[in-house]
Amino acid sequence: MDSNASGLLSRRTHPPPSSPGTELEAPKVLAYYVCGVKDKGKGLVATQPLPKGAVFLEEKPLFTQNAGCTNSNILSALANCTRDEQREYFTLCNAYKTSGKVLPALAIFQTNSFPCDDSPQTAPSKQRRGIFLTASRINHSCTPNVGRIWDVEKQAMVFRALCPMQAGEELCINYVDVLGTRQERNADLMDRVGFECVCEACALQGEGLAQSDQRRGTIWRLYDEVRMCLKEPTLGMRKAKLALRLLQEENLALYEATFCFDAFQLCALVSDFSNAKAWARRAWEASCASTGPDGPAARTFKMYWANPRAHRLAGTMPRMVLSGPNQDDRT
Ligand SMILES: C[S@@+](CC[C@H](N)C(=O)[O-])C[C@H]1O[C@@H](n2cnc3c(N)ncnc32)[C@H](O)[C@@H]1O
Repeated sequence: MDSNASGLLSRRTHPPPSSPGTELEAPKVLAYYVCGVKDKGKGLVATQPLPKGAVFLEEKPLFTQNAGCTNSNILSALANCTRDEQREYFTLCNAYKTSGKVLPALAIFQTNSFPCDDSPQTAPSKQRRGIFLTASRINHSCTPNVGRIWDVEKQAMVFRALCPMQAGEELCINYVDVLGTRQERNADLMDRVGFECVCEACALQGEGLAQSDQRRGTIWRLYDEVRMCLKEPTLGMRKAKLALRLLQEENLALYEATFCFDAFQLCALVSDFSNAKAWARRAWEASCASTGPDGPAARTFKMYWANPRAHRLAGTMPRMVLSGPNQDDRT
């Protein structure tokens, strides 16, 4: 999908990197350990420094079920597991424990399962979700430092460092979208997963919190605005660059590839193919860290990096020179 009928720029969500040509390998020793984390129960913590894009965990599901499954479906799936696996399953977090509204086996499934459907087209209630005994311990952060993708070929969930990490740092994904204000993010978390976040971004107070909320609110607005700028590519480029600067200030690597791809499309539109190539490369680099070099987003960006003229909007607006990515606005 390169464009839609309304002529808006197409989007690729959740892309993200390493430098081109860098071979990333899974660390030779276990790169994480599971331990108690303040105010969050258990969590995963890095045992060693991890470079941006490093795979630190690849895990196959204990079992999978449809999103709309029942408690008895879960009990049947558990019947095929070993005693140890069953025991471990029942030690996983249950976000519905106090309300008691959901039976325990199903409540644990709902608290801990990840989507792992082979096709993005599957209807939501039929989508496969899987239980991953280790990955279920990964906590949420509104400034996630981990990207994840379901690898269809390996039938495993793959987790990568979104940014360089130090030994001792907690490894966190995002359970919900993290571009709203703290209040909006927490309303979403409470609604969907039943807890209030204690991450660093949510712990901010006063001016720091106001600035973070403002930046995330602006990025959210720019996300929609950039794609409306088909007829004003210069303005679109300014907005995409502003979004990238704000993402960097918020330490949010997760959305970098999306805005780089927008910038690519704007350049391709006006036949600025030199800058288009530079943006496609940046989008590719950014997508490698969250979804990996073999993910669909990275493959698409790499193809446009090699041939920006292949984009269906290429050259459809009067020729002009926009601008390329800056070295200093990487997240
Ligand atoms: C999938 S589990 C993650 C692992 C869990 N901490 C454990 O001990 O097994 C999700 C639960 O972890 C806790 N949690 C995860 N991220 C959190 C955060 N940022 N702030 C507060 N609690 C969090 C919540 O209790 C949530 O229901």
